[in-house]
Amino acid sequence: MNSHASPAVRAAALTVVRGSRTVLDSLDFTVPRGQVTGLLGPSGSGKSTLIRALVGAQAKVSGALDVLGHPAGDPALRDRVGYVTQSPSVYRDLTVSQNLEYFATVIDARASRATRRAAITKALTDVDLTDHADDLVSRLSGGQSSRASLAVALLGNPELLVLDEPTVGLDPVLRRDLWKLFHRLADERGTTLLVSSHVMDEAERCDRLLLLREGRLLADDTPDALRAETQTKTVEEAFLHLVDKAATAS
Ligand SMILES: Nc1ncnc2c1ncn2[C@@H]1O[C@H](COP(=O)(O)OP(=O)(O)OP(=O)(O)O)[C@@H](O)[C@H]1O
Repeated sequence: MNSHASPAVRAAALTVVRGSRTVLDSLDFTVPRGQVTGLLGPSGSGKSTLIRALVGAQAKVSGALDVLGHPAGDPALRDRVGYVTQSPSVYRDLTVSQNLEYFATVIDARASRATRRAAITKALTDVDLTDHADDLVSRLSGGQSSRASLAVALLGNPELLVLDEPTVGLDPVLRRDLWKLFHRLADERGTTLLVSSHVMDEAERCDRLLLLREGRLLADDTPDALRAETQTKTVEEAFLHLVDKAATAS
């Protein structure tokens, strides 16, 4: 990781209005390159909205939001940012391999068949779905379908991978394996990952954290620094401490 590189994401006074509500309220933060940053917050705190803004899929965004040196949603980012939505985004009536074949063609129609096959084999290995390559997605478990979506996002070897609650509904072993994969991608390929979750124990697995509550940023720090600053033992306790502190201040 090059710690001197400009951040992968830079937000200044980022605000999003949905309906009549201000769902993200003047957020300032950066996401460093080559690390796993967790976007943590309770249900409804604005995580998906922030992710949608990052990938250019959210209306009524104001303030500045730069991604890999371009305004969020810029066409130049299309091949550089991988996005995995909360619900699996693969075709249920195709096999895992057929999905990957299809998306590999969409990503680069001019690539040779051998190049595409190599990318597909690597993505299947990354998410540990090689044994299910020929299964129809409709026959996969929830966790396997999520991993199939992740494999699609990995195909283009994105510089920034944005994952919206990728571990929801997974058993503890699969969750642990996915977090290992996230760190491997960051350490070995220098990929920047932004991973949202509402499960606070997952926060402990991140290099850095953005703690969100009711559209406001409560903290932007490492888990160690957060625990030290709040004199707590877990990030969950730190989060609660910060919630109480914010309530007292307002
Ligand atoms: N289409 C919409 N119109 C108006 N408000 C909306 C709309 N979609 C979401 N919201 C509101 O925006 C807020 C943030 O929603 P968001 O989906 O970003 O939260 P989240 O942290 O991702 O939640 P979860 O963990 O449950 O997915 C919520 O209060 C929600 O009610």
